[in-house]
Amino acid sequence: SHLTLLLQYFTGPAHWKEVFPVANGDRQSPIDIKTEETKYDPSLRPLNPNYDPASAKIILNNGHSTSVEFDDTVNKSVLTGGPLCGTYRLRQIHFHWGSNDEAGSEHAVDGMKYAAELHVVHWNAEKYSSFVEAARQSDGLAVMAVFLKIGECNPQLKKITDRLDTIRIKGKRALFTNFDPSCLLPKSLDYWTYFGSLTVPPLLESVIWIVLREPISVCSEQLAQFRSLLSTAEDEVACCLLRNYRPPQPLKGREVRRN
Ligand SMILES: Cc1cc(C)cc(S(N)(=O)=O)c1
Ligand SMILES: [Zn+2]
Repeated sequence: SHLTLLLQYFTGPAHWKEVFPVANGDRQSPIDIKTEETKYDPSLRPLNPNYDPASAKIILNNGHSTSVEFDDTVNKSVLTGGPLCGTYRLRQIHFHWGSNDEAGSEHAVDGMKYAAELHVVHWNAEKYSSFVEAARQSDGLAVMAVFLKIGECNPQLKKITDRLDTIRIKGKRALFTNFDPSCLLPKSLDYWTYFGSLTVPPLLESVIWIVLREPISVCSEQLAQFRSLLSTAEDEVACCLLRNYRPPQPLKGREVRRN
């Protein structure tokens, strides 16, 4: 309907500032990482992801992306080390992609965008009592970003893309367990890190970003499966989720460190 089309038009990133003024804030994400301007920091420690496959619970289509949700009621799957102080608990993973293989990642490296980007979302369970409370704190969330580069089909990613046909419609969810997201990480855990925000509304400035420097592979057919997800619910006119990445935001003097 016209209203649906109008809403879809006004829900794009360019209009978010009208509803969420923080969209013009000082620590918005994603950013374009200019590698020559990153600063080596010897105090940065190795990343230490420690996930239990039993924490995985469901896979769902929330209309903006597909995510795998984990049991974050106990410290069973956590991320420590890197730039982090304390223990961050795994909450969910999700993806961002574009309408073609030439763009789709949210972060860029020297102006270059990858075909897609995986986000592994954690919250500071040592200092805060819930994800929602942590999401309002400057050190509340830690998101590890992994670039997906067009190449060989990724057998680990296949565990997710093979299930997308069961959650095509917005709001659909399915059981999804016995999955350790470490299987989606590259060999090297070298990273860049900076202080940023959620890249989707409410764009809260509570994320310590940890962007892995080495990409993992994905093939065109797997990306096409992501694009065949619907952003619409059962009773709406079907519309494919062709792209869901926010463009890079102003750095505003922030430093990007590397280990
Ligand atoms: C939908 C969504 C939820 C959460 C917690 C985080 C993000 S992001 N893209 O900032 O990592 C997206
Ligand atoms: Zn994301």
